[in-house]
Amino acid sequence: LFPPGSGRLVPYDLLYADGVRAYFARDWPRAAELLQRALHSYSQLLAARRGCQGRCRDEAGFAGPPAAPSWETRFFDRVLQRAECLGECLGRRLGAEPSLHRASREIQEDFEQREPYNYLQVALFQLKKLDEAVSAAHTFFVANPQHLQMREDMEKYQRMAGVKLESFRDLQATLYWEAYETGVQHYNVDEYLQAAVKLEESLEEVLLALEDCRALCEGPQEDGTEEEMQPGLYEAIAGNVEALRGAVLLDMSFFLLWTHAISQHPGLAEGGTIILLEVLPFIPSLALSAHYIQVLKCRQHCVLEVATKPGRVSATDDFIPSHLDLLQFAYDQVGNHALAAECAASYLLFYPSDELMLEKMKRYQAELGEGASITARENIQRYVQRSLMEKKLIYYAVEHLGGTFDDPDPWTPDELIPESLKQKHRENQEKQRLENLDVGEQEQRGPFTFEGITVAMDSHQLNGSQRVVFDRVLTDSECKDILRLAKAAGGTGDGYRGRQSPHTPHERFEGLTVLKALQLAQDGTVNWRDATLLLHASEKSRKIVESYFTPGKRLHFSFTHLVCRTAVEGDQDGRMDLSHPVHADNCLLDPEGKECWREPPAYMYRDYSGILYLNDDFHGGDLFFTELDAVTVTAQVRPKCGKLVAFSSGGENPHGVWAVTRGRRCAIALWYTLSPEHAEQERMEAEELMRQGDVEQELSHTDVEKHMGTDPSGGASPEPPVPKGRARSTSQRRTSSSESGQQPQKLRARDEF
Ligand SMILES: O=C(O)CCC(=O)C(=O)O
Ligand SMILES: [Fe+2]
Repeated sequence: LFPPGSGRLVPYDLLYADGVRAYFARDWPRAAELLQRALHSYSQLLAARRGCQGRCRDEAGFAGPPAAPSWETRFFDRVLQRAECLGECLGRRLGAEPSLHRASREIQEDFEQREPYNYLQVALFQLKKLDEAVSAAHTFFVANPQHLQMREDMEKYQRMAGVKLESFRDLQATLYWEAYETGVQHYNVDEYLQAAVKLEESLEEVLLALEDCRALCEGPQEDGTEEEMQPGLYEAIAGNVEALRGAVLLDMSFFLLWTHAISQHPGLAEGGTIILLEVLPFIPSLALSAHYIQVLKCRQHCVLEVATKPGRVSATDDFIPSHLDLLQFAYDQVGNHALAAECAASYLLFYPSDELMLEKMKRYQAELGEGASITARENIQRYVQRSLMEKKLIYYAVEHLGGTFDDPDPWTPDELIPESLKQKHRENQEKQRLENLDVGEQEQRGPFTFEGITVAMDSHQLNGSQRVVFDRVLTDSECKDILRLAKAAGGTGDGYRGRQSPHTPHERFEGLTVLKALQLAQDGTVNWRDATLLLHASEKSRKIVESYFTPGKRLHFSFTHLVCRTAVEGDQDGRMDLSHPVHADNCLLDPEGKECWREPPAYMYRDYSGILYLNDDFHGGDLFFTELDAVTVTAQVRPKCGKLVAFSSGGENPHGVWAVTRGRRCAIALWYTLSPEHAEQERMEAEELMRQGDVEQELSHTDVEKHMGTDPSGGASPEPPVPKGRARSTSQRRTSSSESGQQPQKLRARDEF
């Protein structure tokens, strides 16, 4: 369908799917080529969207308030014109139906997270293109600094002879981050001229990046299955052009157009909102408007996305206003008061009652003379007005249609938030503040220093003793990999003491031990990398629990179990049972006597328990703690990818799991002991298998090492990174059944190609 040279851009998700397939078939040249083309196609698509958005905005802009009496018609015309313009422009630039370039949310996320670079680095390494492999690896690592496997790979690359320092390059480096950071550096050493140049550059790029991000919100919103994929805003409009020509006022499409028109044209804000308020309650189906609110939320969210440096977990506070703040000061220092005044005026659009800035404005006004008019920058004015209008609509929708909105901006004026939502807004802010405080205190306390990992709740907040919840122990991508392992192992894993449904007939229970995982990886049933990730993730958890509960004393593994509980299809209504009955982990709970007996068959030597959660897309399944009576619930924890709950295993921590009534809940259950004689033997065997696997890999790459030359330091021979899915000895042929677990299921089937 897309012959080379036809000028048509092959959809990136197709290329990616084929690239990943080639990867798992170990066809490295093909994998590398396809993955590179996928990345290229993706960036072309973004460029086309950005370009067309800009062009069509100019062509079909709302210039000046349309005059009465027929301004509605002129609005419609503009909106329709823009929809048509966009359809046509994208069609031309992409050389095909723009809708072909829709990818599922998961694939989009993969690209946003730079996942393709992870595959690419392995393929390039196998092709002995070492420098390119290092750049690809580095590019991935910048956005995923928590990724355990990649961290190891990076260290290996660093130790390898023949790797150039310049190869550690971010291929997707964001211009504005570089400019911003350089700007701030200059600023900090009082080099205001250079600071201003860099900060202007950054600001300009930030605004462009925002438009980029916003343009992508216009795309189809996909939730869950392909069938549910909804058309994008303009596609919805384009599809309705004819119908809309004779639009009825209370049509929801009208609402759609209307809200859009107002958001583009702040001058109509007030009138628009009034009509909206009248129209909304009469709309019979809110599907499209709900969709549009999604688009608006997505656009607002771009503020955070742009302000978050790749690989960082939190956004830089108040990114755009802070640019203006710094610029104002820098211009002031170099004596350019006209520009300083302009920046001050622009800053005041965000914080109109900022006293310091108001003072400065007075001074500038005096200096520049009363006649001089000081105005804010036009692009900043547009930005603020548009943002306020969008927020207004979102808040309105949240108030009337439900849902939530996490406002990304601290500068939103209070008047804009509906009375009924203000209370909640304040509570959230307070909660956020307390959370930050807590994390701060934890950090001060000392030993607990794991980059990026936060203590979400301590014993006090969990109403008990020796309990803690950590967040961000794993990244989304790591959870995905371990979930894939659980899925691939499926029936081949062990049950729970051999039984399929040990706790409740309403759920199927599957477990996988670390040793079994590595054995399956060895014979090619599961992905090698996923299996070793299970070991790494549990070791990371061990270190965290050790340093939190037993600093200075060694905690050993007692048992590690990757466990999934799947709700059985069918009648789940009114279930009264639990997914896991209330128990304590190292003693026999006696709720009547309110005691816990430390005697066999309890695992008496277990001292600490941990559960590392992998997903949250299921119903029910919260973990809860009770008092010794097994019925008084004292705390609950909602599982989520990367959340680690840890607690002492005794009678002070009885716990259970609520029924899982839909979907599949997977977690790594971990038990630790202080006594070395009870350290898990199986784990040591698993670790041995992992080491053997690495050696095997090294041997198969002696040629690569030759290519790289010997380590000048005369140290140990360089180790290559561990590719994903490298499980088998090369002589073993892959069977289709063994492959099924590694197929990227998230890839959209597109039979027509
Ligand atoms: O999966 C959970 O949240 C808890 C499981 C548990 O308590 C156990 O297996 O002992
Ligand atoms: Fe337990």
